[in-house]
Amino acid sequence: MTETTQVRKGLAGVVADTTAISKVNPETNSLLYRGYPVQELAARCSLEEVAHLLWHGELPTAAELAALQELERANRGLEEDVRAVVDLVPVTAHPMDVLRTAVSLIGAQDPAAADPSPEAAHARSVRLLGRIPAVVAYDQRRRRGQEPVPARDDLGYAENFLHMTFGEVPDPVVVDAFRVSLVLYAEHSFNASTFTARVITSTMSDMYSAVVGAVGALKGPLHGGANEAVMHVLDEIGDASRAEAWLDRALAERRKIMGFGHRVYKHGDSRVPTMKAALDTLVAHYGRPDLAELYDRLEAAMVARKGIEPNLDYPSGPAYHLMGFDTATFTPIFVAARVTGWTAHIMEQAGDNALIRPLSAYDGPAERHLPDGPDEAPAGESGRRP
Ligand SMILES: CC(=O)SCCNC(=O)CCNC(=O)[C@H](O)C(C)(C)COP(=O)(O)OP(=O)(O)OC[C@H]1O[C@@H](n2cnc3c(N)ncnc32)[C@H](O)[C@@H]1OP(=O)(O)O
Ligand SMILES: O=C([O-])CC(=O)C(=O)O
Repeated sequence: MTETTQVRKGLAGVVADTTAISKVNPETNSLLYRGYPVQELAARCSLEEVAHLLWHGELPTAAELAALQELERANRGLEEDVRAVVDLVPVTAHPMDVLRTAVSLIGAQDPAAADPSPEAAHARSVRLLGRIPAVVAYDQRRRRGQEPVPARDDLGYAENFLHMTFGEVPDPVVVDAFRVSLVLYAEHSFNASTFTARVITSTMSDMYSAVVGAVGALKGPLHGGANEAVMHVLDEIGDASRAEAWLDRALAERRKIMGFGHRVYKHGDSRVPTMKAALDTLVAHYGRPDLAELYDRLEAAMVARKGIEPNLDYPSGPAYHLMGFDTATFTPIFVAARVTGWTAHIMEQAGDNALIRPLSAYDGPAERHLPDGPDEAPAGESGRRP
């Protein structure tokens, strides 16, 4: 008999551990990073400040922020051999594959990769935070046949990321919308990629291995890959007038509509209003009411048909599109923000570790045995013994 009574498919509703890093509350539709509402952080803080908050539990003092900025800026360069490895990855591969490969090399090159001290773990977190945008920007530019743009250490994280990608710092409205998206993407409790990082950490593996695994988990369209998938959907629909008909057909084909639904939030994602406001400023800045109309009509139709609300990836996808990023770069941008949350969880898991190893309910064949002797049951035509 199948032992299914205890099974929680997809670990839905299972509380796997405690965390002091963030609290997702679907009842109040709120998200707190170390106690602070994410909307307040998105209104006022840089990603560097949020990184410090996630890693250390408190917002930085002016001196602590200056120290973090100095360290992060010192880590923005991309070594020749990391560039060479990125260049080896064919442009037919997804940018998330490039990033996964680059993070692996960045880890292998760190002589302190296995140092268990909290100071070394913090240094690794900053090393990743500084280098990831450099990889993402370098990769997008090489795909466009453009020369790399060196980092500027007089710019904050969000501005420098945009500068390295586009060769200029865009209008402050654009920089601010990008900053807001990074803060909103930074952390979200035990989502699939963070949980992946914690599982890897729980075996006492190293931080880089955990981040490589998390990048792989984030890539999938049911998770971070959805921001890219949203843009493909909007491109496929093309015009607001086709939104309802497109949705009816997609639902009839039982397609998952990217950017809608959430495992934890069932009445809307707490981050969406803030990101939608940022998208609205971009729509006004770039003069693209057509995109806003398509966005609104698809959302209204989805809510009317299925009662399913958008998640953060729905406004983020078109926001990154308007900023000028290639669609395949959207999920790597998510990595550049979420690496702060991942590394906070990796440090929390390592600091109070228990191997993560759930049980399974077996539903394969009942116990059976090989025949007694080699001659007793000759192999059939297939070569398989009965
Ligand atoms: C940053 C992030 O990672 S946010 C998530 C990003 N992912 C996406 O946007 C992908 C699209 N969304 C989905 O696939 C899902 O909503 C998930 C994976 C995010 C959450 O899934 P679950 O918690 O497993 O929800 P579940 O599958 O139980 O959904 C309940 C019902 O709503 C349906 N549903 C949920 N989301 C969607 C969707 N986006 N499109 C169509 N139907 C949906 C399911 O098919 C299911 O219907 P059923 O009861 O008839 O089978
Ligand atoms: O929490 C989740 O399952 C997915 C999500 O929204 C995130 O990781 O930001």
